[in-house]
Amino acid sequence: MVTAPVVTAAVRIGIKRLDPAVPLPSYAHPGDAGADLHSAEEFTLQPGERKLVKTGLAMEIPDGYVGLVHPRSGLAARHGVTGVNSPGTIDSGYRGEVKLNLINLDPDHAVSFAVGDRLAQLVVQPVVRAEFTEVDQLSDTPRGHGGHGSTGGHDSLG
Ligand SMILES: O=c1ccn([C@H]2C[C@H](O)[C@@H](COP(=O)(O)OP(=O)(O)OP(=O)(O)O)O2)c(=O)[nH]1
Ligand SMILES: [Mg+2]
Repeated sequence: MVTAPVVTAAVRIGIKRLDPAVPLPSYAHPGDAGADLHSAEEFTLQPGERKLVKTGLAMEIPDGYVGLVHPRSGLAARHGVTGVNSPGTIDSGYRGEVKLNLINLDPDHAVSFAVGDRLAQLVVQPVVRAEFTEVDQLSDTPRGHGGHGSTGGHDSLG
């Protein structure tokens, strides 16, 4: 049986434009998880260089949600440019300018950007607040203390 897709209502996020030259975040296609964030600066990243880049935007993410700043795969694949602190966390209470902590991982080539270039994407998600409670004992599980490759993997590395 074919069922109609569930359409989730959009979460309203107020945006304050600090720079009129920069567009609001926008989804390139219906169904995209990330809304593109644009550069408010013209700049060049030398090989290995990183920079905190202005987006020209401040925003009001509703309580109970978070904005996660993800890299764009095209920039990473074509130029080796990605986020240093990926994904960046935009807290709901943050009212400052959203900035992008970018790095050029290409060992040989510099890359230049213009105002308005799409540099990263904002994924908005609900968040659950934890109540951290100290206990004497943790429950047993099949995984137990196994981690950091305990299930194997990387066959070529043995
Ligand atoms: O890529 C990012 C990551 C963070 N922020 C802003 C929004 C976020 O709410 C705030 C704090 O981020 P985070 O908690 O990751 O940084 P911190 O080093 O823990 O700083 P703080 O002590 O201010 O929490 O900085 C950005 O603009 N871009
Ligand atoms: Mg913090």
